[in-house]
Amino acid sequence: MKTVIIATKNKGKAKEFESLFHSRGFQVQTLLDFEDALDVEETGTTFEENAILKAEAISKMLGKFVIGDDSGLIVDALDGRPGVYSARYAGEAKSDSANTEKVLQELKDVPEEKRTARFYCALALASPNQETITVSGSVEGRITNEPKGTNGFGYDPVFYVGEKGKTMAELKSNEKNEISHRANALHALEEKLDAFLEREATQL
Ligand SMILES: O=P(O)(O)OP(=O)(O)OP(=O)(O)OC[C@H]1O[C@@H](n2cnc3c(O)ncnc32)[C@H](O)[C@@H]1O
Ligand SMILES: [Mg+2]
Repeated sequence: MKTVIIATKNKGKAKEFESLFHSRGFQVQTLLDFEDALDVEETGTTFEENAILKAEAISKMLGKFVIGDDSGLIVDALDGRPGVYSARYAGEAKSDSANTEKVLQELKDVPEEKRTARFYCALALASPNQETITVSGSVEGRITNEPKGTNGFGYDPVFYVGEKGKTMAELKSNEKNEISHRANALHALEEKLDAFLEREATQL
């Protein structure tokens, strides 16, 4: 089976990429499989910049083509926060529950119709042999008043998906993988992936 490397240390993302790529005939490796993988500093001001930083650093380190994912939650009533700071919104400990609590706290006086939000995912595909490609995907929703559901990760328990009538964390993993920002970004990447892999093959 063909292998694709994802420059992430996030277990939730890793699981989603495994299932998203498996159905496309790829096996997935992440930084959880490489003990001495470096920690890439996410100094960019956009999701795209950070996805490129992760993909290019790990691609350089391993000498192979690598996908980086930078993603997060954009809340309209919070002027787009937590945005690129989603992972460490409540501090460097990167706690999913502390992050969600902070968002709920900041929105406590905001009425339902103004609690609109979206998940955004930028993917970068980098290789030592060619130019980096970026794509993105998003999914619209609304922030609930309290966490609901135990599937998924991150802000999933407070992200209500109108078309499903459930939070992301109440959806089964295959249901999330049909509609998520990550799935949408991967669809966009798919259109460019074959050509990218062909260029790889001719240059190796
Ligand atoms: O950088 P890597 O190693 O990939 O792992 P990370 O967790 O630090 O990932 P990001 O820098 O991209 O930060 C994204 C944060 O946004 C949130 N997030 C991203 N995708 C999500 C999803 O599908 N569901 C819920 N929360 C998500 C979650 O809190 C993540 O920690
Ligand atoms: Mg990160």
